[in-house]
Amino acid sequence: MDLSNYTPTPQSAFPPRLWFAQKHESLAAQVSIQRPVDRPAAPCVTLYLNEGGANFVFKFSPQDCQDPSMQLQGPVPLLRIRKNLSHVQGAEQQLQAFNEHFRPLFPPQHLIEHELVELDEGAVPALNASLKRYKRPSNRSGDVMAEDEKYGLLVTDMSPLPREARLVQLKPKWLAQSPTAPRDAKRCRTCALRAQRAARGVRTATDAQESCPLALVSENVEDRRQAAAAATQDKTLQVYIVRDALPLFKTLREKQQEFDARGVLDDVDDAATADVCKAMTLRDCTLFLHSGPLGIEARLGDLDMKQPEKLDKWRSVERSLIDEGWYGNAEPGDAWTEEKVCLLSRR
Ligand SMILES: O=P(O)(O)O[C@@H]1[C@@H](OP(=O)(O)O)[C@H](OP(=O)(O)O)[C@H](O)[C@H](OP(=O)(O)O)[C@H]1OP(=O)(O)O
Ligand SMILES: Nc1ncnc2c1ncn2[C@@H]1O[C@H](COP(=O)(O)OP(=O)(O)OP(=O)(O)O)[C@@H](O)[C@H]1O
Repeated sequence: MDLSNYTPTPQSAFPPRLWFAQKHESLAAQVSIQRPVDRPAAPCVTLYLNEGGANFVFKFSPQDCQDPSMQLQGPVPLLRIRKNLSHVQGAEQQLQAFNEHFRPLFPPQHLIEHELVELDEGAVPALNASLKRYKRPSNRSGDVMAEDEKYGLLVTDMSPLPREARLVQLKPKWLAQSPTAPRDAKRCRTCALRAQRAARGVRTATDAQESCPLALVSENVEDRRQAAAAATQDKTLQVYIVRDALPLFKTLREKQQEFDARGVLDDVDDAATADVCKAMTLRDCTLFLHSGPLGIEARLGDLDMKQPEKLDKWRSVERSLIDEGWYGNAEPGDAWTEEKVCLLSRR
């Protein structure tokens, strides 16, 4: 198809077609509504893939084109753009914190790759306009991107190919007990919080897995098998979680402990707070897993640095888990249920 006379469609067009210019020598990657004049760029239909509490994720679908200067090279990344919410950091800060604190901790093949991309005027308004056409989570349907957002991030696309098993997303959560939990605890931090929330009728996606994170790193293979079965029905991925992902989970556990050896109950100085933020980020990241033509790919993502403003929340969660007896499975009588999931109650 000859697209050399391609002209952009108006902002209201659905789905929006944008020009994606990959990083090229000294030029940063760029997404624009007009075809760039200084570099090759591919016209791409840009589709909403999903969103979380902090970011939107879009998928580029390159348009068939014979002109080599209008084709993309290599795997096509996803486009991640922050929501216009005050607590969400900009792409430049997200990337800087990721490069400085998290990239050095893990082998590159186990990380979602991140690269800055410039967003030209017009690109975000077109994407915002397109959001109206999608079915979105009702609690997030008011969220949008800032129309003048200058940067986004390009991230490794972990979506499965058509006819492949579904993408598995697993939050490993707290792989070691909280440093300030009682010594004779019957629940780990993740299981204690799940039990507390259940008593209030609240159930997050992680809670719904009904799995104990300690089992993922247990020396007992049967514990790891149960944890893997709670994460996915895919047998190949289960084997991967039980055996191959173990070193990655162990590194994650080691770093969670290293950055937060004392817990959050005592007053901590700025340096210790910064480390707690790193530990909490590593306790809330996501492992993306899928089996593709080259085997299983497993990459950690969602390593967005937590902010010190959350320290009071973490402190009050810890206080209540201790004081109300959730760690000891000694919660108030009317809320009491026998803990059966946590590894600490099974040993
Ligand atoms: O409090 P937790 O351990 O349940 O973790 C929260 C997550 O809950 P979940 O993993 O689903 O149980 C929670 O995930 P969901 O929004 O429930 O998907 C968030 O990731 C939250 O972090 P933030 O407030 O968005 O920075 C997470 O909060 P923090 O890790 O910052 O405490
Ligand atoms: N690299 C990826 N490959 C495939 N799908 C992805 C990728 N990154 C994100 N997604 C999809 O987009 C969703 C939202 O992305 P993401 O978790 O980055 O948003 P967030 O706002 O940072 O999340 P949170 O609510 O945890 O802060 C994910 O749950 C996942 O379904």
